[in-house]
Amino acid sequence: MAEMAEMANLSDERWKENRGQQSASPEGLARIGQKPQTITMDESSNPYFRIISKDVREYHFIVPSEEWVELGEIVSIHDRRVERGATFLARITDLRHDSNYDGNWDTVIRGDGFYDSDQIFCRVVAEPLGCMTKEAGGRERFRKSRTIPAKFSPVRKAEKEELRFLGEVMGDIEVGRLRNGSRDVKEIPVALHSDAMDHHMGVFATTGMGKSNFMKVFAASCMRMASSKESKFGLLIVDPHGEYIFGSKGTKGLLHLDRYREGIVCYSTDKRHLKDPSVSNLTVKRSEILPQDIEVLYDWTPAQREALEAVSRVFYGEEWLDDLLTSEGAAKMIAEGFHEKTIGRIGRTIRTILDKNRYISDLTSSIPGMVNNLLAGKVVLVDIPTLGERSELFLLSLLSRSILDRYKKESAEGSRGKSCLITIEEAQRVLGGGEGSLARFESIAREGRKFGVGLCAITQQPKLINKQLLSQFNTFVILGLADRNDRTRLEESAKQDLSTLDVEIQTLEKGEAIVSTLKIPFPVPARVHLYEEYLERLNREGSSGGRGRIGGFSPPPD
Ligand SMILES: Nc1ncnc2c1ncn2[C@@H]1O[C@H](COP(=O)(O)OP(=O)(O)OP(=O)(O)O)[C@@H](O)[C@H]1O
Repeated sequence: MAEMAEMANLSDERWKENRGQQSASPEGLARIGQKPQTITMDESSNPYFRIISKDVREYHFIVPSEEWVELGEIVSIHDRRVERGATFLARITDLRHDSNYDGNWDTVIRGDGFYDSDQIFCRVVAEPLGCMTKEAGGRERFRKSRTIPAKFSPVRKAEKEELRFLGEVMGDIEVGRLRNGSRDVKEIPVALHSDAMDHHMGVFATTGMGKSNFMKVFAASCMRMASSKESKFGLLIVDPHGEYIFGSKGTKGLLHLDRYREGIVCYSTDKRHLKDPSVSNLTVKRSEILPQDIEVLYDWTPAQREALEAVSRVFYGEEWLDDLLTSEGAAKMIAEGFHEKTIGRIGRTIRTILDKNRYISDLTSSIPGMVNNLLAGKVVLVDIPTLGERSELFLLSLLSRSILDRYKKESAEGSRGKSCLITIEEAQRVLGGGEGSLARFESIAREGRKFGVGLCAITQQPKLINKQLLSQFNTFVILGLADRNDRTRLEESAKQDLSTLDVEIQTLEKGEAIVSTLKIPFPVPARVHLYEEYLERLNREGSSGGRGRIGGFSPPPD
């Protein structure tokens, strides 16, 4: 105890006794005939909130134990070498109890006063984000830092003025606001870049953390851009839960965004939803289905797969589906050397598909109109609450193939319209890699970008997504993820370093996100807008010209 008190006193003495403003080496001072001096402790100078270590990758400073500091908070560090005019930004990645005492002093009972409160503190670990410097002409520039702030440079919680530059690097699709720890920086929106969208995007979250809410906010921003003809890509959402169109369980849907309804076209299999004039009946022509659309759907045996591959050789033209189901058709296949049982199984599967997917018709198809709307940069919502999972995957796969074919064709002709983004819910089902039967989505992940087709993969389990595929994704929107393996998979695949954010991602609350995308210099903490609030704001926006259409007439999509 005596030792500790002495240590504390020694420490106090060091601050109290000497009144100099600068420290200098004893040798240096001896040479000029002065006594050594150390920095003075006064009102404006104390050990707290000053950079004390450690290196270019990690800054440390201490704060009083009572100070409320949070993971994820952004701090600014004003370099004392003022001629440089540099302000460093860093994000808090860890907090630890620390003290000036040695040994197990904090677990040894020695009466009431066994420690001095000014000898214990919290050590804050922060990850450097970059450095703001003044360029010639007074312009400020943010860049990755190649140096460390001077020792004892003062640290403070970053103010909105210091973060304002982030507003300038944000994109055009607003999804939320900047978050500094738990505090929102209301003035600085977080917005993704349209240009990055054909480079694939992933939305990752444990169930209930706000994936659907995020997608509605994202789609609403896309509708807004499309309404003013400013959108740079079309967005396809195939919704098997029927929650995006009019919301569910007290939430609102995309068609409640009256102000920007022009930016969306909807196709549905649900009669109730078809009552709305801007919702069309979903149809797909039989002739649009190719043997490979059937092929991607089931775990076929090698013999069955071979038979399916032969179909387009044996039957010419668009009538193959009907032809194969006739007894003459079956005989043709058997004559090609395929077993009767194999052909029987394929026939039964096709009948099941036709039976379960009642939107398949002889006459009309929504697909050409859908692709036109995507090329025009609109949001295309395919609402299929009445279909089962296999039918959903069949339709999604069929649509994706049709989209990719058309985009390839138009790219080759040099006449392609806007890029598009295909949303895949529960993406781990189709992006698992390996010998999976849904290689179609994997090929879009690998080569879609060349033709302007991107994927928006939504999943609760990124650990099940193939690592190589995930590394093709340039935009990550990470909401709370409880599972360590999920976080590790993202850290391994992200274009920006997420390893220091592990604890923060684990502690994210509903609607809180980390957004990592190429055009924003570091992974940005965000609070995603609550859709219902964002909706209200957008509906109020601008002139009242576009309003009042509730229940009124909107021309149906083509
Ligand atoms: N940005 C947000 N701000 C405030 N609350 C939010 C936000 N996002 C989501 N929530 C709340 O969390 C609830 C669940 O959100 P949501 O349905 O989007 O989660 P989810 O991840 O899609 O869930 P599931 O996996 O079950 O589909 C919402 O009803 C809402 O109350």
